[in-house]
Amino acid sequence: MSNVKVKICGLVREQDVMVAAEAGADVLGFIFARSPRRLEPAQAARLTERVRGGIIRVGLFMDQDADEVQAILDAVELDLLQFHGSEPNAYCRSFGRPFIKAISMRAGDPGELAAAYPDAQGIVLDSHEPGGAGGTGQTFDWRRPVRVEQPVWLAGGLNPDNVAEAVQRFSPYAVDVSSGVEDSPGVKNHTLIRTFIDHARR
Ligand SMILES: O=C(O)c1ccccc1NCC(=O)[C@H](O)[C@H](O)COP(=O)(O)O
Repeated sequence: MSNVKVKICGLVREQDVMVAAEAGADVLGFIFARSPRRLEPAQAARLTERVRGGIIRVGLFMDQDADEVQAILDAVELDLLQFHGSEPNAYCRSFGRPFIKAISMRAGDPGELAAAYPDAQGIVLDSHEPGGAGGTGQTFDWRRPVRVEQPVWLAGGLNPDNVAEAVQRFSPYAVDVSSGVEDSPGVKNHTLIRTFIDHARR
């Protein structure tokens, strides 16, 4: 059994939140960036209240005004922030909350990119184009060497069929999935969620 953490990202429906929690997800992701999975703060507040205690609730932002992020933090219970754009370390830490930072595996050397975020609790390795959104469902080239100091959150195109291999290759701190457990953007498939978590830990 692996003790890898599992993050299910892009949750918008209460039934999906509850199934992910019951199936043993460690981290749930709520998107406030421009996305088909974007939540309004009031909707997110209702969802995050349903899973208090134990589970980490992450708010995902991408190149947004600090005032907008702060207003969401004032309205929604969030335990961790995820920044998905070109936000510098100083901006990410300015909210006084723990954060993780996504870097694009298409943007350059991951070790160098990650070194610019000394305050990040983790680095999300994702497949998006630099400057583009996430949730692509695409894997990056897993043969690329990855030397990152912070705990690695592996993302990008993971699904129940490839997650066990990904865990074996990278020994990540966490695996992060969105479209690989969906029927359509924002509509999670409960069987895929359960199978993903089972296969990640096997
Ligand atoms: O998912 C989105 O729509 C999105 C939009 C803007 C910024 C980030 C976004 N998603 C990030 C993620 O959900 C995670 O990185 C994800 O686990 C990777 O996505 P996927 O390849 O679909 O599993």
